[in-house]
Amino acid sequence: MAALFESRRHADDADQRREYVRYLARQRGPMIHALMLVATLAYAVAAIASTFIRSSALPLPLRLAPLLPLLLVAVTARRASEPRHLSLLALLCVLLLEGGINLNSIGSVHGGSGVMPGLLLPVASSVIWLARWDFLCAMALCALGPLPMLLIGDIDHTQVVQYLVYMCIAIMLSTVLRAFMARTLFAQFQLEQQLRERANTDDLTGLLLRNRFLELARRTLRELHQQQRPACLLYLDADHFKLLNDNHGHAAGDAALVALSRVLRGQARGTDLLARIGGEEFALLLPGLDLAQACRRAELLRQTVRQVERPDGPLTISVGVAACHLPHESIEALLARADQAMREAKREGRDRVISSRHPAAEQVN
Ligand SMILES: Nc1nc2c(ncn2[C@@H]2O[C@H](COP(=O)(O)OP(=O)(O)OP(=O)(O)O)[C@@H](O)[C@H]2O)c(=O)[nH]1
Repeated sequence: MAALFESRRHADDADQRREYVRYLARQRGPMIHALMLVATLAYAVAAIASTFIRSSALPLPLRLAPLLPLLLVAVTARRASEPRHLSLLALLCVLLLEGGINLNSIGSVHGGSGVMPGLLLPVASSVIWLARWDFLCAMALCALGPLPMLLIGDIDHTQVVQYLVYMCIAIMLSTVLRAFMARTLFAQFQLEQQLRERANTDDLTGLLLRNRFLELARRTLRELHQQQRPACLLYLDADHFKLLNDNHGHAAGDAALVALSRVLRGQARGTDLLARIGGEEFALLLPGLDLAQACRRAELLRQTVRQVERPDGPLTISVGVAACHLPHESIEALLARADQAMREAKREGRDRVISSRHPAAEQVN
């Protein structure tokens, strides 16, 4: 049992981490794109400016060769939404910049100073890495990138040591910046998640609220249409609820709502979508069920709910059932038809299931 809880906790953690990385990608995508454009522009300016400062063995057009791939990477990053793709593109950008820095240093009399711009990369890019693996790869690239030039170029030992010391400092700064940024962003992500959950969930019953239900149901109906599967909706309303409140107080009414939602949740399958859409009104979307199956489920629910005792007798519900006419019927229209059938059940005497098969609604029980 403990192992089961442990593995579920790990799965939840992994889900949350994945969600967090997607959140980061959404938040930072535009910044990553902007930084790539700035890096491309900075590379062009530095390469052109260096022709006036120091000699190079390579002509300017060759040294500007990384510009086109850098631009392509930046443009692709603008469209990328997958975190992994963004990370790979950012790493490619660093690789191209490192290649460019090496190109610009070939044959330079002051090769050592040519690789110095590479020291900016760890700090400048510290905020763009979405995970630990891409950060580590990036730091390794930054540290090792200019080493070929430093080792084979005409550079003295002092410059190599100076470069290594500065690079260590840059990587340490970058690590601290990233760690604090990641901590702040994770706290913000968790807070936003909590706020979103509270905004979507009913405090009393813990069920989804109307707007979130509509949003999720819309998505589910779209998927069901693609899979060519049916769907039905139950609209459930507690009977004579005002009487319960008036005669026994709102606390008794609240307790009945909690008991009712517990029964509904207990009877719902993993794929069903259950919500409290009004005071004592609930909706249950049943993916994959046709009208006959949905009516049977509704009838079973009605009977199970009856086992809950209110202070003045059994808790009863009136249920309207509607089958979705995919693909044209919206969730709002489906809800309205199920609501209409539920009202019909109220008129017929309550504590019953009515389906909205045709205008003269058909009674099931
Ligand atoms: N205790 C409690 N009562 C609520 C809550 N939300 C809505 N209600 C009450 O639910 C009652 C609904 O009353 P009506 O719409 O007249 O319906 P009803 O009395 O159930 O009558 P029928 O639906 O026709 O059977 C109202 O008295 C609302 O105040 C809630 O969260 N807690």
